[in-house]
Amino acid sequence: MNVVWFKRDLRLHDHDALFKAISLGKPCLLLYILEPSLIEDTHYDDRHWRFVYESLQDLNKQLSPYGHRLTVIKGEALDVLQAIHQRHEIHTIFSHQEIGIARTFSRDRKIEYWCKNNSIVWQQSPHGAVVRGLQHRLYWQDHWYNYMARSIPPIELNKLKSEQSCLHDVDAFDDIYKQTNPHFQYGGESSAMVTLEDFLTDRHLHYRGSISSPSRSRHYCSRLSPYLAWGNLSLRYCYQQTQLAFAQSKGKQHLNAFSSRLHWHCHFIQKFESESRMEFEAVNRGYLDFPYDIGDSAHEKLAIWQQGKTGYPLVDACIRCLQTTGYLNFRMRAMLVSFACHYLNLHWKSVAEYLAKLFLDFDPGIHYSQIQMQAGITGTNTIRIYNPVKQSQEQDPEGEFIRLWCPELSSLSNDVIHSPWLLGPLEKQMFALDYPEPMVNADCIQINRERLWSWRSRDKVKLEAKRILNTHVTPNSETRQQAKR
Ligand SMILES: Cc1cc2nc3c(=O)[nH]c(=O)nc-3n(C[C@H](O)[C@H](O)[C@H](O)COP(=O)(O)OP(=O)(O)OC[C@H]3O[C@@H](n4cnc5c(N)ncnc54)[C@H](O)[C@@H]3O)c2cc1C
Repeated sequence: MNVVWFKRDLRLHDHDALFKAISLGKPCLLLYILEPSLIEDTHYDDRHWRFVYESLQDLNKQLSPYGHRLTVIKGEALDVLQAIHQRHEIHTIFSHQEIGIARTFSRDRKIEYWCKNNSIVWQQSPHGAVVRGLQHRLYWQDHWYNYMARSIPPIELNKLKSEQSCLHDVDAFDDIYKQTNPHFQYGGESSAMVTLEDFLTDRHLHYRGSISSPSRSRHYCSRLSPYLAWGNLSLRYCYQQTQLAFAQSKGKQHLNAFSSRLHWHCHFIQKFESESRMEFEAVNRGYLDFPYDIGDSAHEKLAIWQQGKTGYPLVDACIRCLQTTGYLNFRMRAMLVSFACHYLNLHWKSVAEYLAKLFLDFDPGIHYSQIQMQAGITGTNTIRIYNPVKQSQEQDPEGEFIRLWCPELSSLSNDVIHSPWLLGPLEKQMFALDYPEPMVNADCIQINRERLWSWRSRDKVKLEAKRILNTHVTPNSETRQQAKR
């Protein structure tokens, strides 16, 4: 029989692997493998597996009227596939390419090898418009638009001949993943569709003015990221629906801004696909020996940042909000990274792993590319050192977000809520303020700032910056024309 192996593509629409399997008309096992090594991986948290559980429940709900059901098995992928092969003799495995962390990449290499040795065909469909192993961007832009414009083949579940495996593990998911947490977005294709529709009909009208606000973004940004990250929604479907909504919308400028972000989605994942070592080291090799703080003092600083006790209200509110809800808008994510890497001089990798655990939408491709960009170590992007007080005054002027997540500051006036250290000792007593002093002083910040800027003019950094631009940036139209000739 054939197998459709669901990974980060937990949907039924625009599913090339499923489409190909149905087209063959052969008996087919719909499989999800819950891998212990991924559950234990430093990037993941219970929140992710709960989202996956909800997504699988939703798939089963959609499949059941047709008499189909997913087979969910807990085990390492190769072991599970081997066991299925022993009992059912697999002919072809259909799946999507995974643009993932090193752990999933090496697992896929092993499976590829095993398939070859056992004469099993493994057909991997591309991950949207991302091109495997691409080493330059000459034609990528055109490819992106062509791919996004292509019509989506319908999935005809009535033609699917599904099979069950006797290995079906009923209780693959522990109970903790089965308990809904109302603070988090609910997983599944059905929720994704509702969120998309809701955004395109109404919420997008306030999009541009809300992107940078930690409070307003929660309602007026699309909130599609976890659905795109776990594949409840294909980017192509999302893009095409946006194009359709465009004609009717009274907020075309908002949909334009949204569309360009859909483009960035693939751009960043493509970057990671082309240079996945950025999970472990700076994409610009000129920063490989950047002197980040190490040892006990770095551990202590990291722990304070993780606990949301830095003494900077907006930074602390952001971390606490992420811990409870798994979501934060772009600007606040960038500020958290900047604070940790620029103010505290912590290594970007430790920051990346902790945030991956917290982001419900953790997507390795976007995450690692963004972390390095915000940490200022690409040598190609403008260095942005966010001032948390300025951000707080601009993006949360009334202190609404801070009051919600740092209740110990809720009685402070708008003037001082962004910088409570300005209160005199008497006022602190009056408010019974139980909040730490800022964990880093201005001199330290200045030293870190100067070091980061001076590093950028190093020869190695500049040389690497050129290489990065040649690999990851779409050349101008003249260069593209020349290449076509
Ligand atoms: C340090 C850092 C780490 C990040 N890690 C992730 C991650 O792991 N997963 C993730 O999906 N996003 C990540 N982002 C990008 C961005 O913050 C989120 O995609 C966005 O906040 C999600 O909210 P939304 O769906 O409402 O976005 P919207 O503004 O509504 O955008 C729609 C979609 O476009 C894509 N998108 C938006 N902004 C970006 C961007 N700057 N880069 C790439 N794609 C973008 C996302 O898929 C998003 O869902 C990161 C940003 C930073 C600064």
